[in-house]
Amino acid sequence: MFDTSPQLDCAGRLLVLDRARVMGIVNVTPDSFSDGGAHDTLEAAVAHGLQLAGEGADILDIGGESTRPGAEEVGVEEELRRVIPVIERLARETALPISVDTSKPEVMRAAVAAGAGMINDVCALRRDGALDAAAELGVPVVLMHMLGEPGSMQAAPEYDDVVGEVHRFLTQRIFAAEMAGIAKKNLVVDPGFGFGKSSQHNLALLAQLGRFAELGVPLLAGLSRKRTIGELTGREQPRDRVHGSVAAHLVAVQRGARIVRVHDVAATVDALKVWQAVDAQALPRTA
Ligand SMILES: Nc1nc2ncc(COP(=O)(O)OP(=O)(O)O)nc2c(=O)[nH]1
Repeated sequence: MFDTSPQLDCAGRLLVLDRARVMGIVNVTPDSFSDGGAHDTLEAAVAHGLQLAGEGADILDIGGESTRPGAEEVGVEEELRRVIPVIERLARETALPISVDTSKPEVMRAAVAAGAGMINDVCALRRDGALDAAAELGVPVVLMHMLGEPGSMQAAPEYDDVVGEVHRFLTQRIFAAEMAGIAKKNLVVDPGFGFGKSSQHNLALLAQLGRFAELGVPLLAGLSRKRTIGELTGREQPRDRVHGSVAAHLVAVQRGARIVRVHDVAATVDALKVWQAVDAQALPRTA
């Protein structure tokens, strides 16, 4: 349990961070690395979102463009076509907060109008117009670190000090967001596992996740089914990386993450229930 309980007001739907929260992934894409094509129709995406809600997700993250290395770019109109109907339906059919996984300001605006209450931007509002859009929309924003662009980021990522460099980047993006008029209480940061990082870089970030607490905003971690998990476990297929992903997210929560972004909600919820039961025991009993 956490000593303070920051909460994110996602367009009236509160995400209370009194304990680690689970963000369920709904990729409405034909080419996402682990579930591409599985939920790329409106009905399939809505059904998947409802399933994740039933499994205990605290928030649903709707994405219309794969960010995997080498993924093809998706235009605004196509991304809108993919995600807006799904957001509208899920906003009606669940009481959960909904985030939109996009870097495009046009999609941010339309998604919030359709019922999304959070922006999850892997580009940390660096696209033209994104800072202003997020400031005007007034919903919480996830600022994630990415080295370069999806198309090139995994080529040969190099850092002198990956934790220090990611920390500096996120510090700069928090400053930029505040200068644009976004309240710090509406910001979440994310080191961007797999976005321009080798497995060694990812492991260093995970091991030193506690350093990001200095930024003074909640931390999100997203390692679900990613290549590093596959390399550590020998699991070639992303769908076979559930156990490794749960272990990685448990470590992330132990080291300060307050939101974990996952494909496998039920497994993660169960693991966090065990962690939280033990963590509750650790608090000094007040009289
Ligand atoms: N904040 C945040 N957002 C993210 N969005 C997409 C992916 C990539 O994973 P996935 O959505 O499973 O795959 P794809 O991008 O191929 O759809 N990872 C993150 C992440 O780590 N953090």
